Amino acid sequence: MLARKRLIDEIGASLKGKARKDAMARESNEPGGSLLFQDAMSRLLDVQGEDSLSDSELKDLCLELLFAGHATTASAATSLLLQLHKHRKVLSKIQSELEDLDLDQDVEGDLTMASLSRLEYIAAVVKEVLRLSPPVGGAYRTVLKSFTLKGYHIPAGWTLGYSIRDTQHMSNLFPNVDTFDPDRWLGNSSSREDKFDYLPFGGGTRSCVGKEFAKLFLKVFIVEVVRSCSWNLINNNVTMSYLPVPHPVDGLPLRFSASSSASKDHQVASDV
Ligand code: HEM
Repeated sequence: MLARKRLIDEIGASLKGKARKDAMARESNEPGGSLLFQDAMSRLLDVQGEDSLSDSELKDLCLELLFAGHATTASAATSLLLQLHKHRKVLSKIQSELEDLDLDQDVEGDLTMASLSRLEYIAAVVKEVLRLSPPVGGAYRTVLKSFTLKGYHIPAGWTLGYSIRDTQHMSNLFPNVDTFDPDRWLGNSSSREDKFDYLPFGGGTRSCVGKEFAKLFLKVFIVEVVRSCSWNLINNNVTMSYLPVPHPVDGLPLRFSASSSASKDHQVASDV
């Protein structure tokens, strides 16, 4: 609770600064002074009329977006780097797909919705990472109407948890369930997604609103990182922690080498 309060205070201070900056930008006549590119915070601050948000609603929404949008995609991106480091064959297949589609060089403007939609193998890699290391382990629902499931009576008013991680790790729809195998998603895989055996983004009307954006982001992340550099782990013994999202305990320090021979190595740690 203390951490939440600190975050809420930080967000409150950022919102104040942001509101001041946005107001100045609006008044400014200088080029670039207009709000052509708005981030999520500016958008929320901009809501007018009867839908406008109170201070505490604004803070809560920012906090939700921070966890729902940032921690999840950062966790998936970290798991991707780890899996691609471990599975060099998968990495080679990604490189081949990029070469086949002329996307292996960093050419400005070549990543469009059309070119990204042709990356079937990379889409399968994203699906498999979200199956094996789902950023959100599970979610909750309130029971609106009593029901009986396999002999157990579940009364209205109860809170039920469903486990995304256990479901995806136990389903008999996935042979060799613990193996990282993107190929399992090639061909006709939609039938498996229709069932509730694969649900990294939850299910029903309250499933993830950022789902399509997250999948797109992870595809672009793979393309950009694979075509511009290679990477190695600095610590080989990776211990995972699963709360609040899966992340390596040591932050996964990596050494990146740019594909161009002229560039130097860069050492970074992921910030999940
Ligand atoms: C790999 C990335 C992501 C994963 C795995 C993920 C997963 C999930 C899951 C499992 C839920 C709960 C669904 C349920 O209750 O059944 C959820 C909800 C939500 N997600 Fe995501 N998410 C991701 C990225 C994002 C992004 C990028 C955004 C925003 C830009 C976002 C915004 C939200 C919001 C606002 C909710 C609450 C929806 C509601 O309660 O109606 N998520 N997400």
